[in-house]
Amino acid sequence: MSEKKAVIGVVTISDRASKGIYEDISGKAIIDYLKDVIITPFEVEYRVIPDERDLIEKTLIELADEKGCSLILTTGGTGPAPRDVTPEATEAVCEKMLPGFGELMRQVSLKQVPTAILSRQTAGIRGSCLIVNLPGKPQSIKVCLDAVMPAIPYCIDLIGGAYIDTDPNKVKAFRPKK
Ligand SMILES: Nc1ncnc2c1ncn2[C@@H]1O[C@H](COP(=O)(O)OP(=O)(O)OP(=O)(O)O)[C@@H](O)[C@H]1O
Ligand SMILES: Nc1nc2c(c(=O)[nH]1)N[C@H]1C(S)=C(S)[C@@H](COP(=O)(O)O)O[C@H]1N2
Repeated sequence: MSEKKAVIGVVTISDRASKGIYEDISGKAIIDYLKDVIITPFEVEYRVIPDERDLIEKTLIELADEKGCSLILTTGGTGPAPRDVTPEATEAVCEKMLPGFGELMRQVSLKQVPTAILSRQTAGIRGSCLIVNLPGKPQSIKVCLDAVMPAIPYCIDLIGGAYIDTDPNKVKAFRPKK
């Protein structure tokens, strides 16, 4: 078990939020969610950037390799529009993809909106960092995180990241018995 304090990246990918045209509600919803459910010490590295593939890749690499993030949660840029390139940038910087994350998040999101299938959100591993894409809509954050969070601490254990635990009354982190 790793003793290091977790660093978690939160990256909002939105042309308009990055220009200040609207407030970044989704990134803040992710940070509030993390503060609510994670009971082990962690710090957040927060970025708000436009839908530019090179910049997304650079930001993910900086957060994973230089800031030592064990987890990066992105929001936005997962849809079918021409400027939606978050999944491509994620795949480009990851060594391994974990398609089950996107499959599960789309499944739970379908209970909220029929357009859930328009999100190409995915997840992957870069070194000892797990990167997970969330849609841009503020209302998607909790439904998606509630679905995948139980598997995230064990995934981070497996890739050698920091130890993370959750409040079992809010999210029960599942670690299979050895
Ligand atoms: N980070 C955010 N904070 C608050 N609202 C958001 C955020 N991201 C998206 N939204 C809301 O969801 C809607 C659809 O989001 P989407 O990501 O498709 O935006 P977009 O059309 O790609 O434009 P942009 O990249 O400028 O956010 C937006 O119009 C906005 O109302
Ligand atoms: N839970 C949830 N998932 C959702 C949505 C939502 O409102 N709630 N919006 C969908 C819509 S309308 C789109 S276009 C895609 C992609 O959104 P993005 O480009 O902002 O990432 O996410 C989808 N997934």
